[in-house]
Amino acid sequence: MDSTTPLTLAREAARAGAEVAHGGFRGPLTVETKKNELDSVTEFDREVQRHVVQMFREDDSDAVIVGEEELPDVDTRTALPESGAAWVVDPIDGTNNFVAGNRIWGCAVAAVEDGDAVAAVNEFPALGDSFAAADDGAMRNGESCSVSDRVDPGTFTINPIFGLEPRDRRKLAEYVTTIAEEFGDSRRFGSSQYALSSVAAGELDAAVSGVELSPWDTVGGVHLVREAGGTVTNLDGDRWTPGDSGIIASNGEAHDELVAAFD
Ligand SMILES: O=P(O)(O)OC[C@H]1O[C@](O)(COP(=O)(O)O)[C@@H](O)[C@@H]1O
Ligand SMILES: [Mg+2]
Repeated sequence: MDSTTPLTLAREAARAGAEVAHGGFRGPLTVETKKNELDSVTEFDREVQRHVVQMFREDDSDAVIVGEEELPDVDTRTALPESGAAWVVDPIDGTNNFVAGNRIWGCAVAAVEDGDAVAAVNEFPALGDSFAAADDGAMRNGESCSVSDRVDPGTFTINPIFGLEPRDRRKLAEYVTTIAEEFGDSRRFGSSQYALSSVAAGELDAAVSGVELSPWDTVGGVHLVREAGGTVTNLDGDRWTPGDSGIIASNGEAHDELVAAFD
């Protein structure tokens, strides 16, 4: 009998990918840019994606894989299928940090069925943190973890996730101002998956964005937050699904206040 579960395979792939990337961390890199001058890619992003895709295809030659990097000789897609099984891969989430020698970057792998995550593993090897979830709760470094129990929104630490597009910076500034005026403190990590993993582990009370984030930046982390007992919606307060043009992931204790504050 095949005992490989989506979580087992996601863990193997994320660990292997993280190890490949870690081998290049703080070493010489070839850095190119994609959509704008802040959107970096290195040979390690590509090598990790190639490696992880190969692992999935060894398990199932027909595996559907959604991945950030487009490689001419590797069959992946950039949109999440609405039905069926798929893997979602961000080979390095936090490439700008990786390039700068900052430790906040990781390899993110999620298994999806009919558009919903069923397993997720986010490995941050330079930090020594690993986050994982199937359908029975979230784990950090092999131990059960949960969202924070903080209830007073005035004391919330919130990560506004915005990313790399110059056109989004004014909205980011508005979000930072809202956090300063209506909530507690803010953090920005340069890795969407790390922000969401941090909410899942209670290290942050919420992460919010007013822009559409890519599936590889979100799907696994959203699953971790939900499995850790948190709430993830779009800006209207409806259950978040990939493609929504904004996200509010929180510990659930003041979610209505967050929905009211951000648009
Ligand atoms: O905290 P920030 O700077 O808004 O970073 C969030 C951004 O970081 C990323 O997760 C980084 O992703 P990549 O390194 O995979 O490009 C973005 O996709 C996301 O938009
Ligand atoms: Mg990436």
